[in-house]
Amino acid sequence: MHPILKTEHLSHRYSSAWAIRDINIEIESAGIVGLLGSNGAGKSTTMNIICGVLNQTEGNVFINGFDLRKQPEAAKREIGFLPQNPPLYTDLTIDEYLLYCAQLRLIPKDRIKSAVEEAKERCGLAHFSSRLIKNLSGGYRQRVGIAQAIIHKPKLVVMDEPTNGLDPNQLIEARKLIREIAVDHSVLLSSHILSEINLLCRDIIMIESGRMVFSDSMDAFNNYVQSKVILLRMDHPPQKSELQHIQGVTQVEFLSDRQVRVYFDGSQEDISERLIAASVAQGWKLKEIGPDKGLLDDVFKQLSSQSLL
Ligand SMILES: Nc1ncnc2c1ncn2[C@@H]1O[C@H](COP(=O)(O)OP(=O)(O)OP(=O)(O)O)[C@@H](O)[C@H]1O
Repeated sequence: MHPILKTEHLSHRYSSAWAIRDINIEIESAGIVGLLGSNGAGKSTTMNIICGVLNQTEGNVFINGFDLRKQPEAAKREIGFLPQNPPLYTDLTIDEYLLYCAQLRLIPKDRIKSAVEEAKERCGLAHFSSRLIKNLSGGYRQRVGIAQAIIHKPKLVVMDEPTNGLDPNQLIEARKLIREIAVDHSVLLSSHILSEINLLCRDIIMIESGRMVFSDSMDAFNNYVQSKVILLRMDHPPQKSELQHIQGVTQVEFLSDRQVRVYFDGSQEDISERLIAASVAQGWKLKEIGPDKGLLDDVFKQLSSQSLL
């Protein structure tokens, strides 16, 4: 059995600067894999290459065992793509548009009608068949984008920031639909919002400045992030240097007069005990102590400086 997606040492240079460097991804089963990165980290570049929209400078992409460069037709049959700006023809009705997409996807003539019906059904569009796309809300346009990505039943569905710009109700609906799609497809989904990836994904790949800095399960990511940062609130905080001298503390950051973020090595239990003991002994008047998942930027900084791969 081949992995559904495998990238080997994928690198891309637009002009002189490298946008991504040595990206190695392997997806073996259905479910949602999140690609997390700040703006400009290289998410779209990676996804465009995987979907055959952009030719990589170096490295290989295999889709279900097919080399995307050497066997593009076979490889692309197994890919569905929802780009950041879905290519919707807004003067067409949903039916006309999906029919066109089915033809582009080379679905045999006698199966086109059922493919369009099934895609509409799965995406909750069955009642809007003859509605012009330009008259749909943002949430429904997104559904049409997803319908075109699954119409040919690809093994891999790639979605570039699919929940970006949706209102809260549309967000809930879009997440539900993506979860349903992921029951029998592998979904690779990008976002610059950690909580979004956390909510939706089984696995997470994090890229920063074009390099992979983390790749593991969402649980492993949460454990890692949670266990390395602790937040303290005190009425009489000590000097920074005093905290820095506590065994296991690697970095201290004052967020305000009374709130301190402490980075540490070792177990959270041990460091908590030491901090509480020091607070009692030194009279810091500790009001709050607990894990701090940190802002996304902090997580990026933390992971970028010590890649876990
Ligand atoms: N067509 C292009 N020509 C030159 N540089 C580009 C081009 N497209 C992207 N870049 C650069 O490559 C890097 C990666 O961009 P990319 O769009 O892949 O990042 P991203 O993580 O998807 O960001 P965003 O969320 O903002 O879309 C950035 O530094 C960007 O400026």
